[in-house]
Amino acid sequence: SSLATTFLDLPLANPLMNASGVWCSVASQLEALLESESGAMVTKSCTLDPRNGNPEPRYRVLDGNKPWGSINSMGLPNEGFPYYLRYTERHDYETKPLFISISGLTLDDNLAMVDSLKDAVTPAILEINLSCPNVPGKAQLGYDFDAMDTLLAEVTSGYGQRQLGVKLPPYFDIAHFDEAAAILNRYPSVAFVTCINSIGNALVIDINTESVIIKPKDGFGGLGGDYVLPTALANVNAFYRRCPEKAVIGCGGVKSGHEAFLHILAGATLVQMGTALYEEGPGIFTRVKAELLEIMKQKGYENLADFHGKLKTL
Ligand SMILES: CC(C)(C)CCc1c(C(=O)O)[nH]c(=O)[nH]c1=O
Repeated sequence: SSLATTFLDLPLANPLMNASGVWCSVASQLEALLESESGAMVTKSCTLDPRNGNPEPRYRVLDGNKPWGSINSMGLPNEGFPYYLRYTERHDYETKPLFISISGLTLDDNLAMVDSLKDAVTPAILEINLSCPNVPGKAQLGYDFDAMDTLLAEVTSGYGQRQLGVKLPPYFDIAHFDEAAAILNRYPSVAFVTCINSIGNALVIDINTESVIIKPKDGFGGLGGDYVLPTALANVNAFYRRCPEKAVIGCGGVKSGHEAFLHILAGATLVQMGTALYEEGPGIFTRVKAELLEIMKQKGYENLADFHGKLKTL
């Protein structure tokens, strides 16, 4: 069996990569991802200027009893767009594809970053984070369909119809899957969607301290890990069914070959890991690769195409 695949006509040794935001904020982390057995890698969503992000504790792993996961309210800490643009210029694309994630604080900031990238000669793949903040008091872009439409219209024309993708927040209503997909399908140059970002504004409470466990936003933060797997699978499959011309990247609740297999069965071409990578480090790619291969062998699948998107219904 083989894990080899292609994405936007680029060859990948395997479908596994990091989720934006995890192990990808500074050069040392990016170099560790390059050295790892991931098939691809993505940078931390960046803003035009560097940001320190929120006060700590801003990330906590939810260990102890089952199920397992994380909560975060990092606040977009990053080195600023020029840092990641420079990294795209020195990345070794023969080793593996690189995605660059942007999350501008304003539409103009997003357009400025897109404008710099459009002339870039590197094959870095742009993933726009639609959980990026909108006008304060309004819902995030991914939940403000008019603003999302406007952003995509401006960005796709600004990017000269070059292929790009979007990182989507989770949706929980069929009408929202329909509406979001209808907008995305109007932009053929949006070649992929990454589902899902963390489930927003969860609240974890510690019974011993009778307190929240992260400092920012009164403890409200994005949820990752086991808790989000069924929602992640639903979003992957919903957009796989609705956007036949686009590729879907699965993200959410992947910590072993088992969940990676489920995401691919649901329609994911590539699979990202966040929480599990944060806790285990880049060695996780070696483990999950072996686990996925073993599952494929047990089931008699030669390659990913043998089961990609082949989820059965009853
Ligand atoms: C939530 C935002 C800060 C607006 C975007 C960056 C981001 C963060 C973050 O930097 O807090 N955490 C996530 O789990 N997903 C994200 O997309």
